[in-house]
Amino acid sequence: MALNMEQNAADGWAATDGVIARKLFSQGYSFTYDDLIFHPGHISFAADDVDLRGRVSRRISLRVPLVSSPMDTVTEGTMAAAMAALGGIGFIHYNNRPEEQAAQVVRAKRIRPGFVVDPVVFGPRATIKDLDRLKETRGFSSVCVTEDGRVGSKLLGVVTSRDTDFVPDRSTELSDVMTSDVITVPSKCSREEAEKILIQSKKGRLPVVSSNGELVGLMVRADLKKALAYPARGEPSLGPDGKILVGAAIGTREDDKERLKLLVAAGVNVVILDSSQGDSTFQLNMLNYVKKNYPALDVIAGNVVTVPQARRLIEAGADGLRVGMGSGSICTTQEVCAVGRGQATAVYQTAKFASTYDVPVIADGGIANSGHIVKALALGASSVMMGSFLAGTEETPDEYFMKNGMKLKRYRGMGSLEAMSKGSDTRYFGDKSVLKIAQGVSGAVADKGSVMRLIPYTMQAVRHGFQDLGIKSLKEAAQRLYSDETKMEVRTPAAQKEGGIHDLVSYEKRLF
Ligand SMILES: NC(=O)C1=CN([C@@H]2O[C@H](COP(=O)(O)OP(=O)(O)OC[C@H]3O[C@@H](n4cnc5c(N)ncnc54)[C@H](O)[C@@H]3O)[C@@H](O)[C@H]2O)C=CC1
Ligand SMILES: O=c1[nH]c(=O)c2[nH+]cn([C@@H]3O[C@H](COP(=O)(O)O)[C@@H](O)[C@H]3O)c2[nH]1
Ligand SMILES: [K+]
Repeated sequence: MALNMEQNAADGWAATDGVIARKLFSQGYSFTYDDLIFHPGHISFAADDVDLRGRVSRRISLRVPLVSSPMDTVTEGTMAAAMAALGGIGFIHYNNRPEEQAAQVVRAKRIRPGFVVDPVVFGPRATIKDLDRLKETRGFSSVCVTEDGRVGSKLLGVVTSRDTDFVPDRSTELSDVMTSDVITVPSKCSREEAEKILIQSKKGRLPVVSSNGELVGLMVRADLKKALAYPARGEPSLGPDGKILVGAAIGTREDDKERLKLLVAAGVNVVILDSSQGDSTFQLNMLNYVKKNYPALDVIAGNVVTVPQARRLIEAGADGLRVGMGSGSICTTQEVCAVGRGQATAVYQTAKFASTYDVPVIADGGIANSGHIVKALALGASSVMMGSFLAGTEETPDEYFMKNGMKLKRYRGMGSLEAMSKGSDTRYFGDKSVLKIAQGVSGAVADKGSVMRLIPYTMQAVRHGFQDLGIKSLKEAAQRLYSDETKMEVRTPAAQKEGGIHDLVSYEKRLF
């Protein structure tokens, strides 16, 4: 009896210590990640024991619940392959012709971690001058030489700067200077075996050849040195065909049906209907079409931020929802159109509703640090989509450029004028919409190195966050959230300041 009274008293204390999500998110405020802070839970396990397995859609789960956004400065084949190699997934953008997008899906599926699948190749009649030009534009001057100057044709030799450094006549043809006696590996050779041979060979490049001697890939010593310094990757995301999972975005126009056909033929595993406002008859019709014609394909609809929007799309058969409107780092939608929602509120409300249908929610946009990922997942998201967080990594399309002494890459909104003018030229033939209104900006972000380093470290930080919360998995996060066990609070501006770095004259901020 005394024990019960003590327990009740303790519960009384606890009830007034912090707020539960149900209460917090029903007060008419639009909260975002930085507004909130979670109360720590009880730790009874190691950070490494946290299982962050999530989902992007009904039938597609991910060991690492991170997703790269279908933006033309973020996800093409290379990023999609890297995200899947890390246990996540990438969605290839559709600001291109349907054949180009399908080719990126094929390319992503061909990429083998550790190998270059589409190395620069020259023909035997190319000259040293061509190599000099390559050095200027791409920074390297060692290439494979094949019979017709393409991958897939017979390998004749390899040229490196050592073969060309002291040749005064730069019009000399490569066939006169190349090394023909080349150490190669067969295409069925495993990554580990090839790495061993590359190390033993002491060469810079190890060509991979078919049984007929055709060049099919390449392993590069410099890449291997870098890769050996990356953290362990864990299991990749694989589809039923044993190949990596690749997603793609499509629109809701008539032409997108043809695009989808090509994507499916290319082996795409899941598609996103890409729109800033997914609650439209256009999207309902497209959902209907995809479900009817490709029942085995998961379709993610969106974007949505409210329960009524989510309800309509789920009832029309959406296998997943993409959530976020105006929260993206390059988004001006809230400013231009006066619609949207704070991302924490949007994720909580939509995910709670969608969970009653077992439909996963992807929290899309506004992720600037690992804490934001923890918050998105603890508020019910099954995975997290990122643009700017991944922009500036080696795996995005485009080359780096230097500005004011900084190494940068381009990053732009898909609703920016720049992206739209490219898109309407290539995405929809003859779409000459009269007055284009931008809902995004174009800019640049700093070099972030490889996602092969960025993601494993970020995920480790997320695991530490879950450990502090005392939560061991996403499933448990949802249980705690919906049973009013997860406690949080709104941070005042001063509390936010206190939670950041303050009162230092100088500092260096590094996550890893
Ligand atoms: N998540 C976000 O907050 C935002 C994202 N974006 C991104 O920018 C890009 C462009 O977004 P939106 O402009 O929303 O693209 P959208 O393709 O959904 O819409 C463009 C225009 O086409 C219309 N439309 C769509 N399907 C149609 C059809 N079948 N028939 C006739 N008209 C149709 C729409 O109503 C809209 O006026 C997307 O990649 C999107 O993800 C843009 C703004 C906000
Ligand atoms: O208002 C917008 N105008 C745009 O031009 C635009 N382009 C992308 N997106 C959305 O932003 C997400 C990426 O956001 P982050 O850079 O914050 O990760 C993406 O995943 C999209 O949801 C846009 N939103
Ligand atoms: K924004």
